[in-house]
Amino acid sequence: MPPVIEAAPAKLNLALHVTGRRADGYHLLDSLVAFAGVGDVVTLEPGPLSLRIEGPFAPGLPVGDDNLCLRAARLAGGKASIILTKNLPVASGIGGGSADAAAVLRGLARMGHALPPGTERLGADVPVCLTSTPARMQGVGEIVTPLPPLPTIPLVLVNPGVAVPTPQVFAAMDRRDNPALPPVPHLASLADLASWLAGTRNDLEPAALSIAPPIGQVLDALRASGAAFARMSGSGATCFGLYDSAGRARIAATALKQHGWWAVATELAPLPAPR
Ligand SMILES: C[C@](O)(CO)[C@H](O)COP(=O)(O)OP(=O)(O)OC[C@H]1O[C@@H](n2ccc(N)nc2=O)[C@H](O)[C@@H]1O
Ligand SMILES: Nc1ncnc2c1ncn2[C@@H]1O[C@H](COP(=O)(O)OP(=O)(O)OP(=O)(O)O)[C@@H](O)[C@H]1O
Repeated sequence: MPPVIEAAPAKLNLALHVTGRRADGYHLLDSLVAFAGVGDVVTLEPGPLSLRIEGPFAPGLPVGDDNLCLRAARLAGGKASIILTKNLPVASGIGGGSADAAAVLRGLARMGHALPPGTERLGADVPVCLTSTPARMQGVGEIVTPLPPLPTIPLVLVNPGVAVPTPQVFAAMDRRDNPALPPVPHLASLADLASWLAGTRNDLEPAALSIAPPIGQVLDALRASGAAFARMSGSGATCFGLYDSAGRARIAATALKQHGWWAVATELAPLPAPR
């Protein structure tokens, strides 16, 4: 059997409202989630459970038992040797760990292992990453409502290289009972999306900014580079900008890298790659 290769696309919270808090301390979310044309890659082969990590962000990500690739494989009862190509910065608000776990589960499903229940226990974003298509995400991530396809829009992702631990960002929030997302209309163009997003928020952005001020510089630089819309994703520190042309996005990414930041030009909601 040839190796099973699964893409683990970066997750973007285009809008992220925090609407309450459960008794166990977890926060209730209401988020428009979409996926990008960049991500990690997971390669699986039948064999004893093992993990090797390569790629630009491999240094700094331990291969230990608590790596989400191994936790996902154990949850599915799958035996596989796994190679993770880590292209996304770690702990950066674009769901790398959840995307990897979901890719392992998809890969194991292709090798005959049933999808296990309770995947949200691996990480709040695992359920939405399983399909990696646009969705509204509610609850603490376990309620996923698929949305019609979004237009393919030029996108730049930027991370200033500061780690912002998710629990710290939730803890730094002022208000935890914010209004839900407005209804999501049919979004057929960049103009539609930018104007709908203008009426929404990332409720974690002010808290993350207070912990990591460079996020503010990234947002300013994205707007100055011609982004039609810019915002932080998840609990940060990665921010995204939406552009009206692929050329403008590429030029912006090149300029943003001059700050010493990780910056990549890609697409929002890319057309699926042929398998
Ligand atoms: C903020 C988001 O990126 C939005 O997509 C995700 O909800 C975070 O997902 P994640 O990184 O997979 O987070 P988890 O590993 O599940 O949780 C990390 C920590 O963040 C806090 N946390 C997380 C999710 C949530 N809905 N409420 C929380 O308060 C909790 O302290 C939790 O222990
Ligand atoms: N395969 C993995 N990739 C990335 N992080 C992992 C992985 N396995 C375990 N982790 C741990 O999970 C933590 C969160 O990493 P991740 O990249 O998923 O965060 P994130 O991008 O902030 O996610 P989110 O957008 O869901 O908040 C890291 O601190 C890391 O040590």
